[in-house]
Amino acid sequence: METVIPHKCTNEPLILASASPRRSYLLEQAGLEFQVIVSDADETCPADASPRECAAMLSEKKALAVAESHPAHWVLGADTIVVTDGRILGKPSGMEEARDMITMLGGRTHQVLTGFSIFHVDKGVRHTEVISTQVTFKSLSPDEIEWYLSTGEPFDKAGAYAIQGIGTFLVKSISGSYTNVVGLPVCEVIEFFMAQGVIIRTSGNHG
Ligand SMILES: Cc1cn([C@H]2C[C@H](O)[C@@H](COP(=O)(O)OP(=O)(O)OP(=O)(O)O)O2)c(=O)[nH]c1=O
Repeated sequence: METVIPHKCTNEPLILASASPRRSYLLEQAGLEFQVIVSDADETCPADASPRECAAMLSEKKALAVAESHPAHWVLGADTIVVTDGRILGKPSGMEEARDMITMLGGRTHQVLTGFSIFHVDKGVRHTEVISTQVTFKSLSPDEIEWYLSTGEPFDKAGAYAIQGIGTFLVKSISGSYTNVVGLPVCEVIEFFMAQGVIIRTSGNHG
């Protein structure tokens, strides 16, 4: 019989500082127990910041906003952006911007950057990484773009698409972490928490 080894939190409390249901789902899938406290950090970047700096800065802001009031907790914050031709595409403000974004991405390769920050104020831990994934879209006809917009899916997603949803039809290939595109590079997050002894692996049979 196959034995699955899930991850388990030790007694160290963990907070996900994110309103993203995708990030919660990814952490739950990894078997982690955590609390969600949504960060009210402002999500703007200085105009001269590079895409990498921007993803790092925003993830830090989100984690810090919660970590300062929860100094005895591990706090995880993240920020996902899409980058094409050096331009940062965040979440579209409405239909027109979503249309522009999808049109810009059609038939080309872009980068998805997710910055994640893990803070523990009492332990003096402050860790930030930015992970990059390359995504190539198929060519898109105006009808396909209008149809995808009409699904309503693009509106709370960076770059105006969801690889894990209906938007899967847009994606010809990816190079790099899939979960990074969905909003959290699970492999790197788990690796960091394992190294800190925040999570352990237990053996047993799990569905
Ligand atoms: C590219 C892409 C992004 N996304 C999502 C992940 C993020 O939730 C969102 C990018 O916005 P973010 O600002 O990173 O996150 P958020 O506003 O949803 O949540 P919070 O700031 O509270 O942490 O886009 C997908 O779900 N699928 C995709 O394929």
